[in-house]
Amino acid sequence: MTESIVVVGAALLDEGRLLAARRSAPADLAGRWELPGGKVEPGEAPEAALVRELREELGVEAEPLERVPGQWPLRSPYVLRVWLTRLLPGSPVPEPLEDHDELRWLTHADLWDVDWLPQDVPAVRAVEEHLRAPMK
Ligand SMILES: Nc1nc2c([nH]c(=O)n2[C@H]2C[C@H](O)[C@@H](COP(=O)(O)OP(=O)(O)OP(=O)(O)O)O2)c(=O)[nH]1
Repeated sequence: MTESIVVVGAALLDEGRLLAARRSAPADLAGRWELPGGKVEPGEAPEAALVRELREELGVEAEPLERVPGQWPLRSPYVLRVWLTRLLPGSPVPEPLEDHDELRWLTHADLWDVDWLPQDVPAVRAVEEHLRAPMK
């Protein structure tokens, strides 16, 4: 059996909203929305990989807060693990520097308005409760 390789995804939260990123490549994933992040490198801690990927892809300084329980299979041998993450004070605002062509901050109300990668849907569902509940 092949060992799985962890892809870390950030549930980047700010003021009760979640950052979604639209992939620009490869062709089979382009146009669909995901949690920013990427592959953990050999010997690298997952939280360090997350900080590195967010710096490279979005130009932000971020801090993983806690892991969202569970992991979700991607194309073999990859599995997705997700961390609730916040921007550090003074961080630049996220920009789609690499891998993405659009970013959106989603509220609880519009969380499902974007076309998430199908394999991300259960992960996004697990993050949903951390978004600010709609005003009654
Ligand atoms: N980052 C990220 N990747 C995802 C998600 N869902 C999903 O299927 N993937 C896939 C896309 C890629 O095949 C793989 C992660 O690769 P990546 O391209 O983001 O990672 P990376 O920057 O480390 O990649 P590389 O170009 O250095 O190989 O996982 C997701 O929510 N976030």
